[in-house]
Parts: sequence; structure tokens; C-alpha cells
Amino acid sequence: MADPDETTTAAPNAPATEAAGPTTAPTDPAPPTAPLPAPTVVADRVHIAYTVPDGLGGNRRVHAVKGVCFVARRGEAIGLIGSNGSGKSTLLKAIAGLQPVESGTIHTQGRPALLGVDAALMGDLSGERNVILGGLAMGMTWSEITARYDDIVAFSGLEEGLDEDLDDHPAAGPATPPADPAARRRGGLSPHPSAAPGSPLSRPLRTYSSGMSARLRFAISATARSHDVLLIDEALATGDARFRRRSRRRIDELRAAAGTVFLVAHAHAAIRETCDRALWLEAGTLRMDGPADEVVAAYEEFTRTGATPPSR
Ligand SMILES: Nc1ncnc2c1ncn2[C@@H]1O[C@H](COP(=O)(O)OP(=O)(O)OP(=O)(O)O)[C@@H](O)[C@H]1O
Repeated sequence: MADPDETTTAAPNAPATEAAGPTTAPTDPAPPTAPLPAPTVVADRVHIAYTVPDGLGGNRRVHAVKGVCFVARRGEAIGLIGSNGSGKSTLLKAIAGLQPVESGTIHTQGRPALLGVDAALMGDLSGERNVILGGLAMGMTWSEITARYDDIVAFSGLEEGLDEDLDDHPAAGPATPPADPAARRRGGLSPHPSAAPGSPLSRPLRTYSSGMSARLRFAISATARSHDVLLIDEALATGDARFRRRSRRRIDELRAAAGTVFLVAHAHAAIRETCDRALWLEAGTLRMDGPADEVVAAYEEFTRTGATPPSR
């Protein structure tokens, strides 16, 4: 809203001739509101249910998402928070088009990409092979993966040392010799990638800490290509502060490229740092939609005291 004081303080600087009569401000003191950025995802009364065996030979319906409505716009980073089993991952999968809705609709603009590599990555395969697998799962072509492989690995930080992010403070030396990119190229990604022996990327994914595999997953999705709608599930939950900063920068870049980012994370710091808006789901229902700080604070209050915000 325009500040009346501010409007009047402009008048003394106006030329005397103009000051004598009714003044016409050179610019409108209350310019028309800028048009809202274009919607990228519109969820309209979305219900999603699973059918699961009831153990008695019949089936039981699990109503995971109940009548959720929201509009996401270009340039937004939206956190999804809520208790375990509240429907966050289900909603994310539905936005990605991987989970049918029972009723209601989800319209998406452009091409949504879920960090769907959770399902696709395989514990017995090396990190390097999982980069390829994850890239394919993200819809990249073979040549796109080859072209971006080094970026993905660099972003993950896995060749720099396991739990160090070397953005700001290079460690004295990595825990294992870094893979020689030239050697890896000689080995080629097709048909058999070959990370240097001893590199974390040569080890099976199941030997990674949860933080390491989270980094790899995030690196695959975030580096893969620019997305109109990027959906990230828990990727930032386990990264250390420096990795989170790097991730946040990347999310900012994606937003600057006019995409929309959805992030599911139990770590509220990640939501606060990364998102400007948050949706709070509880037992499948959208409890609150608003500025990330406010929604996280209300959710934290709820988890402490059971208090819920006034219904919308
Ligand atoms: N494939 C499935 N088959 C049957 N029920 C499912 C399936 N996936 C999720 N559910 C159920 O749907 C509900 C919502 O689950 P969902 O994983 O979406 O919640 P969430 O908020 O992401 O949980 P968390 O925070 O624990 O990851 C839960 O009751 C869950 O048990």
C-alpha cells in the first residue's frame, strides 16, 4: 500500500509553477500491481488414495491426499512439510505425473521432473553407474549424461572427500585419491564407466552414508538439466551446512531461470533457507499455505503443543 507521507514529501521538490496548482505526480505513486508470474502447477481439489491389502484377503483404501488446492508460479521455491505419512511424497509424485489422482486435477506447465532417482538408484551399483542410471531416470539422453557427468560429480563433492564440502575450505587432502577425469573418459561412460579405484564413485551405493547418497541424488537432479518444475524429496535433509549452501545456490539458479522448485524436507532449516513459501500437509489435508517462515513456525508450534493455525 502506498505510504501517504512518502507521497507528500515528493511535492516540495516540484517546480513552483506546478506546486501552485493541483499537482500531477510524474509517476503514479501507487503503480498497478505487477502481473503475477505464470502458474506452473495448479492443484484443484486433489484426492489420492492407495489400495492396500487388509491382511484378511480384501483391500483397504488409504486416503493419502485429501482435497488439496494450490497454485504454484514461476520463480517460486515451495517447501512441503508435515508429519510422517501426511502425504508429501504422494503429492510430489502426483505433480510429477507418476501417481494417478483419484479425483480433482493437477495441471502442470512444462515438464516436471521428480528427483525420482530414489526408486531408480541401485545399491549394488557403483556411484558412477548410478549417476548414469539416475540421469536416464530423469529423462536425460545418453549424450546429455556424458556431457554433464563431470558437473554432476563435481556438484556432489564425492570426489573431493567424503564429508567435506570444499567450496570454502579445501581440506588438506581427500580421503581417497580423486578419480582422474581423463582416465575416466578413456574408460568411457559407455558401455562401462570406470571411476578411479578407491574413488567413492567406484564403490557400491549401499556403502555410502545417507549424507553421501543424498548428495549424489541431489547432484543428479539439480545438475541434470534445467527444469520447468523440479521436485526434490528430502534431498537436502542430510547435507552439511556447506553442501546445503551449494544446493541453495543451485535452487536459486533454477528459480532465476524461471522454474518452480518443490522441496520435501524434514529439516526445517533447509526449508527456511531455500524456500520462500511452504505448504503444510497433515493427514493428507493442506493445513497452511504461506511464507515459509510462518508455515514452519506454525508447524513447529503444532508439533510442540498440538496447536493448529486457524483454518483457512
Ligand atoms: N505405495 C503405497 N501404497 C500404499 N500406501 C502408501 C504408499 N505410499 C504411501 N502410502 C501411504 O500414504 C500415506 C502418505 O504417505 P507419504 O509417503 O506420501 O507421506 P509423507 O508425508 O511423504 O511421509 P514421510 O514424511 O514419512 O516420508 C501414508 O499413510 C502411507 O502409508
